[in-house]
Amino acid sequence: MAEQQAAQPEIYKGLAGVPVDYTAISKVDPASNSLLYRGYPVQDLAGAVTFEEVAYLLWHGELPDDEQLAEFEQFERAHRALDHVVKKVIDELPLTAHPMDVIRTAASVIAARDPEVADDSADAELRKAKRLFAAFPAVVAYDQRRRRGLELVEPRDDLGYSANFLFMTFDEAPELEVVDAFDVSMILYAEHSFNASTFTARVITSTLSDLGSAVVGAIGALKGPLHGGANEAVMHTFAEIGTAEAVGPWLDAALAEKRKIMGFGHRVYKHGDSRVPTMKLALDQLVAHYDRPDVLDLYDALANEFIARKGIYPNLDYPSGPAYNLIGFDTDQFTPIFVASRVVGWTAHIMEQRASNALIRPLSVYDGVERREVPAREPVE
Ligand SMILES: CC(=O)SCCNC(=O)CCNC(=O)[C@H](O)C(C)(C)COP(=O)(O)OP(=O)(O)OC[C@H]1O[C@@H](n2cnc3c(N)ncnc32)[C@H](O)[C@@H]1OP(=O)(O)O
Ligand SMILES: O=C([O-])CC(=O)C(=O)O
Repeated sequence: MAEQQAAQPEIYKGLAGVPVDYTAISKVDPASNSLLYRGYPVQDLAGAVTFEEVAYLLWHGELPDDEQLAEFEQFERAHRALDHVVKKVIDELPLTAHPMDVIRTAASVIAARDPEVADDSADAELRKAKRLFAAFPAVVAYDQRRRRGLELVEPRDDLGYSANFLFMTFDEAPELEVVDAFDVSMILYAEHSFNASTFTARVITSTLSDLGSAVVGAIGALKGPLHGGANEAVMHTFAEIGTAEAVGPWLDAALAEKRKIMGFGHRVYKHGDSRVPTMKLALDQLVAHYDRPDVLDLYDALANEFIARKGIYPNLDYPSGPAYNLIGFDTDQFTPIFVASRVVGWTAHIMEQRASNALIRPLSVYDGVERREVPAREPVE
């Protein structure tokens, strides 16, 4: 009789809508479409402070004063060069390996070669986080260059983080407008509460594993097209559609095939991603700088048409994909750029998890075959 059967626990598929812990790092508020980093609205930080200052804020809880910033900048600039072993490992990886595989492997090597690898004190973990932060731009820049048959470019310590990132990639002093737009993208990508990759990092940390392992796992989670991989997928969509005029028929076919349109939709924001307006301004700046109004026409046509038909809004990956394309990055380097930024959020969460740890181990409800007997076998002669 139904009443006598034990009540089935409710399943929260994908943990949708389930709060699993507190965090003081960022507040995602879907009701007001807003995102706060340690209390500051992210759109107010973008353009007002540098990515380095935002990184410091996310790790330390406060913006740096002049002395703290100078000390951090000095540390970051001293750890920018590509380690020779990391370079050797990258050189051994086939070009068929996705750049996310390359940065995941590089992260593992960097972490294992960290001078404080055996020290898991909070201070050492923070320095490891800062060394990964400093090292990732060289990995992305070198990987893009080697795929184009170009030599490594050594970092310049007279440039800020974003200007140096672009310099190491393109071997020319970047223009201020481009640096500013890129810096804004790095600020916007840095942190977003318990997204899939950050949660992955927290799960790994919850077993008291090390920071390097948690970052490597997080990179794996970010790679998927439902998460960070969507910024690359947006460019593939743009290439498939071609021009603004082709959006209508393309969308008819895509929706008939029940395809997901990458760069749209979000688990938490259902009425638009808080970061999109700020990133769209940066994209506008790049479109004007490179004189590419066609990019904006296609961007607007697809966004307007998809919102009108499905009521699903763009997420941050939608404007950042074409922005990175205009700057000159190869499409498959877009998600590694996201890694270079999000390593800040991941490591802030790793340290927060450690400081107030509980092993993350949810329950499952078994729905396989009922208990049964192992079949008897004839004894083997
Ligand atoms: C930085 C970031 O990681 S932001 C996210 C980047 N990811 C993408 O852009 C990938 C495309 N988007 C998606 O796949 C989803 O919107 C996700 C994974 C981001 C969020 O997914 P969920 O919260 O699980 O929403 P869910 O997938 O249940 O969507 C609800 C409905 O909207 C539809 N939907 C959501 N996003 C899209 C989309 N981009 N294209 C087409 N349909 C969509 C779903 O098919 C579903 O329809 P149904 O109710 O008829 O089945
Ligand atoms: O929050 C999420 O689920 C995905 C996202 O936008 C991010 O990680 O920046």
